[in-house]
Amino acid sequence: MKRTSGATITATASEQLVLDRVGISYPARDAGPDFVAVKEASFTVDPSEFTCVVGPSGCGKSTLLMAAAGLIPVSGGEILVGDTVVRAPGVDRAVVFQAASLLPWRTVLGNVAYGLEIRHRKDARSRAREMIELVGLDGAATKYPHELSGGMQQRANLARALAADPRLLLMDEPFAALDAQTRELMQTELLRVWSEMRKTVLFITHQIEEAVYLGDQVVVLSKGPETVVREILRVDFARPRDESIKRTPAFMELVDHIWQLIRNG
Ligand SMILES: Nc1ncnc2c1ncn2[C@@H]1O[C@H](COP(=O)(O)OP(=O)(O)OP(=O)(O)O)[C@@H](O)[C@H]1O
Repeated sequence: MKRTSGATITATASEQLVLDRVGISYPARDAGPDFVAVKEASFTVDPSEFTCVVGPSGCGKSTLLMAAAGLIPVSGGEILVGDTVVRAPGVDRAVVFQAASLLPWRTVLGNVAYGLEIRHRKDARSRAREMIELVGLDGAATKYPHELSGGMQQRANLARALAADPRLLLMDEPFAALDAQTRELMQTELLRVWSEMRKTVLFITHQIEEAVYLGDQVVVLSKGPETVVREILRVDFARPRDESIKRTPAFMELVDHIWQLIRNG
């Protein structure tokens, strides 16, 4: 892949993510029945596509993402990355959480290179430098996490996730802790980075505007427990997108439609 700066970033092909009649229950703590968080969810994220999942608070958005990451098991149906059934975490999937989970004793460069270093990758540092440049953190490679703003920490987190060259990027409310202005900036930055790397993305958010701005597709979940998929909407706004689309009637109509779906359970 060619960068605007002229450098070349190697990126493996992204993969399709399929959730096929996925149910997820949490075991009861006492003798009672298991808690059915997700009753049945089916949708497909095509390779290199960006899918956002929205729904009422507590409906199981993070639960679905954790299952796709292989961090919790499904109790029904299956999740596939390409042809492979997800049963455990794997290097083919990278997760970015709301809280930037950087190692405080390592610099940005050290954090981004970490996952590659423990796998004895000789190119760990050079690959990390490429990713740091990609996310616009070039000037901060030698800084420690406590010296970074919230937005910079999430850039570093994204660089770290991309450094592993995953086939799938799973993002759980990555901008929720940021102020409104930084959040908008980071949305546009994420689109720029994604347009360069073209990874398959599953992005969880409770902000409908964010979902419509970022996604090729928005999956709307019903109220939990026993959550199901209420509707899957295609978002066909041309790319590259910029924030001005948020003020168009078509954008606002779609946001309003999703809002009604969520409000009506
Ligand atoms: N480890 C757990 N054990 C038992 N129940 C859980 C566990 N984790 C989540 N739940 C329950 O599963 C349901 C879905 O939770 P989840 O965090 O996936 O929802 P969410 O849509 O991401 O919520 P929010 O929008 O508030 O972040 C909730 O009712 C929650 O209480």
